[in-house]
Amino acid sequence: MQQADYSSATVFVPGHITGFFSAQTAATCAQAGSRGAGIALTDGVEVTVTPGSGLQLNGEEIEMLPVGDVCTRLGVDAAVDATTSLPLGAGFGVSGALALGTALAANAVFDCGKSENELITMAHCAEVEAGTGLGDVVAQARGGLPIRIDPGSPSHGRVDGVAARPRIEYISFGEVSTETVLAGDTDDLTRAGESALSHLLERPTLSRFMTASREFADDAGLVTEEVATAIDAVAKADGDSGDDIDSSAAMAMLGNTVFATGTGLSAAGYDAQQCRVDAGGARLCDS
Ligand SMILES: Nc1ncnc2c1ncn2[C@@H]1O[C@H](COP(=O)(O)OP(=O)(O)OP(=O)(O)O)[C@@H](O)[C@H]1O
Ligand SMILES: CC(C)(CO)[C@@H](O)C(=O)[O-]
Repeated sequence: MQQADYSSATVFVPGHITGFFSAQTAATCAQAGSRGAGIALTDGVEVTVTPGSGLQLNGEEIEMLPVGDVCTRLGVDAAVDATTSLPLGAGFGVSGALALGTALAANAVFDCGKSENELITMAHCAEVEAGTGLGDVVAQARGGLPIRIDPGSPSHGRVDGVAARPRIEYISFGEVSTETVLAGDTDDLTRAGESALSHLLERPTLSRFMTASREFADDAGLVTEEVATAIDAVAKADGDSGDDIDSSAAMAMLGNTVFATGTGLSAAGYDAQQCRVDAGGARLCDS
């Protein structure tokens, strides 16, 4: 086991909403993952690592396979203490954030000497193998509105981005288990994800991203009643408003959650959270 070098380190990891994705298998976890696109959020997870053991999220002890896996890969005994305003299991990539934050912070505390790409790969592999995510870690490491053109960790995946920085609103009606969806039949979902990606790559704009995300959720059969109602309400409020701010909404994968650009959800009468795009990606905080 590595000896501790610093007494603690803290990392900020943006939340990540996936608009659409297709599952991609491969011979190694570093090559596997998903193709798709999403948004990194200024609302994220702050992960603090000290020597010790256990994982706490907002003061409560929780179990999360990828976090333990990252510590094993690094050969460290770490206590992980994380805080977030984002809900767990609702499509904000909280599990990816915990895995990536743990990798970056533990590397500093235990002086593991790994590069950023090596640490991203460890967190990515831990997520893929646990079935809790396929593309969140790579997207959270980059920031912005990442388009994951090819799957996998940084040395394999090819990532571009939508050049936009909209204001974002979101509201969650509950959880969807990523593990359950990914363990089921993903053929329809993957077909829909491939079609959404081609559509976006033809013209990689914010409005195309939102349209492709809505079409994906419909085609993949993932839309819940609450999500459908909120998306329709945003479209109606946008049509009624007559202002220049273009708002539209889509479903966050994989959660019973809606996100909107501009003031889409609040204009439709929802008590939504507001944030912006996090352009910088996961980073160590000053000590
Ligand atoms: N109280 C809890 N509520 C929900 N999940 C929990 C809880 N405690 C531990 N978990 C674990 O957290 C993980 C949540 O993973 P999941 O991938 O669904 O969430 P997420 O990363 O926040 O969202 P997403 O991947 O959809 O963006 C699961 O492995 C689950 O077993
Ligand atoms: C599978 C997924 C939608 C879970 O959040 C995400 O990891 C992605 O986009 O690959």
